[in-house]
Amino acid sequence: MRTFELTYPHSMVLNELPETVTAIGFFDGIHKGHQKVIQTAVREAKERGMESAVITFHPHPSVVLKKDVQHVKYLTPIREKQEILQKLEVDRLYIIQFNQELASLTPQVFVDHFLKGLHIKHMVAGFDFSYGHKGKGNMQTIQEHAAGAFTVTQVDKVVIDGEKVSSTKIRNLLEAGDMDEAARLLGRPLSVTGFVVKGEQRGRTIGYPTANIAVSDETLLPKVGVYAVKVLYKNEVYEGMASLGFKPTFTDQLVEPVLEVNIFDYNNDLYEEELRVQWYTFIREEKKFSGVEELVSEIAEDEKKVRKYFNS
Ligand SMILES: Cc1cc2nc3c(=O)[nH]c(=O)nc-3n(C[C@H](O)[C@H](O)[C@H](O)COP(=O)(O)O)c2cc1C
Ligand SMILES: Nc1ncnc2c1ncn2[C@@H]1O[C@H](COP(=O)(O)OP(=O)(O)O)[C@@H](O)[C@H]1O
Repeated sequence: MRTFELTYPHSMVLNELPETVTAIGFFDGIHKGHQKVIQTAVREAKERGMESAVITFHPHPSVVLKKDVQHVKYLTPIREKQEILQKLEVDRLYIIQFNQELASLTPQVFVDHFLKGLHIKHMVAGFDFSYGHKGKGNMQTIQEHAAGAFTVTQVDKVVIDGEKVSSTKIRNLLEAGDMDEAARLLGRPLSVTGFVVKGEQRGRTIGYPTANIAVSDETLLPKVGVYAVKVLYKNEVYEGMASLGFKPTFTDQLVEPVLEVNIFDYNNDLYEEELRVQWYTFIREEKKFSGVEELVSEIAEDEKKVRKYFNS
């Protein structure tokens, strides 16, 4: 998959671009609903013998449109998005920079510049996709704005257990620590990636070394607590337990929660290595223990629970 970052106006030359079938949307999380849109485009592209593409936006429109939002955290920061789209066999990814200027384009200019202008022959989007100034363009107006330059497929909402699959729903599940349900809606466990950094070197002294993972501040994390996780490292998958929290037993100085993983049946240096953590299930809330011994015996219990979870 090739990635292209575009601003308005872009300088792509129409007759140098392949004709594509393109899925368009913000697609945070690339959940089951998003997957249906993207897979529809990929399938259609194969049938037509064209390249498939995804158009997405960065940053999230709320950063630009709402005065109080400085920063948004994502279920899938750009890199995760790229990896998932690659696996879905998307050929081209166009990332359009979302800024004031983009937000003020009329629907017609948006369509002309970014859809016709990128050589799209068929567009696929969800039923609630909107575009152009104040989101005035939508799936009812798109044919008219396309004016025959491309055709359109509208994908209906995906419903699981009677509820619409949405990024908002998944965000709420993370906030509640419900990673099992989040995984059902995502079609895969949520994962985060980061490099191992030094902590206080205390873990090894209490029998539970923990790789402290520096996660980008764009990554949305679940609620604080202890979780069963899998760790992907150099193409191997390990089971383990994660602590996401403030380590109240030892300090009251942390302003952001720290992500640490104890990898089962593993003993090696991991500093500066890149790990991916897949969240499986919530085990318990973080606690402030009266001492190291109490903490360690609780962690031993956590280990039993996590091992049992993965063995059943
Ligand atoms: C499974 C697990 C559960 C944990 N639970 C708690 C907890 O409830 N409260 C707490 O203060 N720290 C908890 N911790 C974090 C430990 O305090 C931390 O791993 C230890 O102090 C080592 O820190 P270091 O990596 O900076 O050396 C937990 C760690 C693990 C691996
Ligand atoms: N099973 C394991 N799980 C996690 N880290 C391990 C494991 N075995 C060895 N390590 C190494 O030990 C380090 C964690 O030890 P710890 O004493 O907790 O130090 P720190 O406070 O720097 O995280 C990890 O970063 C990694 O390099």
